[in-house]
Amino acid sequence: MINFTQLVLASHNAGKLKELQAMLGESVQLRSIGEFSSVEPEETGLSFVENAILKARNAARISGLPALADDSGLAVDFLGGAPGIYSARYADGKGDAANNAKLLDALKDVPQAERGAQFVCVLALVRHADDPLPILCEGLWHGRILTQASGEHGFGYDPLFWVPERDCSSAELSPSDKNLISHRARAMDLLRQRLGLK
Ligand SMILES: O=c1nc[nH]c2c1ncn2[C@H]1C[C@H](O)[C@@H](COP(=O)(O)OP(=O)(O)OP(=O)(O)O)O1
Ligand SMILES: [Mg+2]
Repeated sequence: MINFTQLVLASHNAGKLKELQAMLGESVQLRSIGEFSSVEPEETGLSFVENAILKARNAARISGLPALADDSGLAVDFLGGAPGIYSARYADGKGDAANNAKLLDALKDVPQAERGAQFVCVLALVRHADDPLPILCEGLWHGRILTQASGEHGFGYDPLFWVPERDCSSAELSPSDKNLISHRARAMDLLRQRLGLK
C-alpha cells in the first residue's frame, strides 16, 4: 500500500481539480500543477493512457511531488470514437463552447438511436518522474449526445451528455451526484482501491 498525503494534479483544468479533490476527501491534498508552472505539456500520445502518463511524469518532474494525471474525453459512436483524445482540441483550442457547437453540428440530423457516446477517464499516478510502474485506472460512462445544450453545472461537454440512469444531462446533475457516477468517479474508485484508501 502506498500512502500519499500530498499529490500534485497534472492538470490545468479547474473542473477536474474540483471533482477529483471532492472524491479523494481530506486525507489527500491535491495541489495544482499551476502552482509550479503555467506551461502545459504537449499531449503527443495516441491514447488516453499515453497522455495521462506523459502529463503525470511532467508534473512530477516539475514539482518534485508524486503526481496524478487525468486524461479524459468523449468518444462518440457515430464519429468512430472521435473526438476521443482530441476532445479538448476538437475546435482547434477555441474552448468548450466551440467544441460543443462543433459536436452538435457533426451530429446534425443524426437520430437518437445513433447518438450513443461514452466519456472516458484514465488516471495515472507516478511516485516520481521516472517511475517504471505508473498506476493506471480507467473509467467509462455511457450516455447519449443531446441535440441542444442543457444545464449549468460541470464543464466541457457536460451540457450535451445525456445520462440515461438519471434522465437528465450531466450538467443538470448536482456536482455531488456527478461525482458518484461519472467516468472520473469510476476511475477514482479503482485508484482508491489500489492505494488502499478504501
Ligand atoms: O467530466 C467531464 N465532463 C465534461 N467534459 C469532460 C469531462 N471529462 C473530460 N471532458 C472533456 C473536456 C475536454 O474537452 C476533454 C479533456 O481533455 P484533457 O486533455 O484530458 O483535459 P484538459 O486539456 O481540459 O486539461 P489537462 O490536460 O490539463 O488535464 O474532455
Ligand atoms: Mg489537455
